Amino acid sequence: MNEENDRLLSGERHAEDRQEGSLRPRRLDDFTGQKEVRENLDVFIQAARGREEAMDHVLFFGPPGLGKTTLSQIVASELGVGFRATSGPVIAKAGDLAALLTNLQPRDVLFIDEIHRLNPAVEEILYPAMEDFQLDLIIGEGPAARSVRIDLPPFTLVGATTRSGLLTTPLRDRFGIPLRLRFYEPEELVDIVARGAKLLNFEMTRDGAMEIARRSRGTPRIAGRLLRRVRDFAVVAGKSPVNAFIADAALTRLEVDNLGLDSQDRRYLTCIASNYGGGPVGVDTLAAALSEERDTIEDVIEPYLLQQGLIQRTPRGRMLGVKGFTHLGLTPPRNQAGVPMADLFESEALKNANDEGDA
Ligand SMILES: Nc1ncnc2c1ncn2[C@@H]1O[C@H](COP(=O)(O)OP(=O)(O)OP(=O)(O)O)[C@@H](O)[C@H]1O
Ligand SMILES: [Mg+2]
Repeated sequence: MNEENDRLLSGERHAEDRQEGSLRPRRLDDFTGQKEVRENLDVFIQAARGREEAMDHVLFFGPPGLGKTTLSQIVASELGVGFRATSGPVIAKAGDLAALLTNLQPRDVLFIDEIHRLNPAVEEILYPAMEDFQLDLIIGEGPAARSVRIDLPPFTLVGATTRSGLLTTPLRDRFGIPLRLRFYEPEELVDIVARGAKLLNFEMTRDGAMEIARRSRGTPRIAGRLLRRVRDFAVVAGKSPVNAFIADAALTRLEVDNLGLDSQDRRYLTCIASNYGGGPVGVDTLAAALSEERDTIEDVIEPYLLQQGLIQRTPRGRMLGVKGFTHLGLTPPRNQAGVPMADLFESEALKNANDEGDA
């Protein structure tokens, strides 16, 4: 993992997030936010429990740190079944998957994280397993090779991915319950922060929690991380309870601005503003200019900036929105009629948002 991925405000998991297990909600009722997803899951869980059948396969997709793994564990515990976890890149051979599948108890949950990174040969095995609970394996090699069919216990596959756009269509179509996770509202994050403070045993006022919530990029993992940093700051400064003033001082020292952007985000925005006149500029050009991986830009930096309307995605590339210019303290360039250029692209961007939103 490169250094950039370790930045304070990326939704991706870091070494320092080891402690986050203690903040993980265990039941659907303790899980804050994602109302639609929760309501859907609740219905499917109740139904599967009532029929005493394996629940249909679930796909969770959305940016890192929004609760995909957490919800997968909750699904298993609410169903009252076993939970086995693995991840796409770990399953190297068809035999590895076969071993996992044949060891499941009836109705168990098999969780495959990063399911977009499955090896194609393994993926082929998964299709009949998901559809008919059958394994078709080739045993032996050359002329002696023969195929065997093994019946599997009915199970629930729960897949998670940050890139549903990279999933093959046959795989995606086999998930009966696709669920998209969205960024959280500050009003939801504030409850998550307050709950975290309680679990970490320290006093925090509501406005202190709100200060962290507003600056967490709609992401519980980041909220948890900022909470621990603010706590350390408060402990060293001998301040309790932690109020908005103390939280703000800590976050400002960590260079997290009032929208929750850090220096890497500001560098990205500034690059579009000053080097490309606000865009449009292609993502590969941007990646080269910033010396970043394209994946980091698309998975880590852009989703939140898009959601905040700081940038727009158009067929011709990325554009800085009016809000993006304002946030940098710049005046958006205008056309001869005095309309901000960024506005002219907005409808175009909206038209495309629906097509690209999944990626
Ligand atoms: N709704 C929530 N309420 C409280 N805490 C949450 C919620 N969602 C996530 N968290 C916390 O955020 C952290 C990250 O969640 P999780 O690991 O489930 O994210 P993820 O979507 O699987 O991320 P990744 O894409 O990196 O695998 C965990 O510590 C979890 O406890
Ligand atoms: Mg996860």
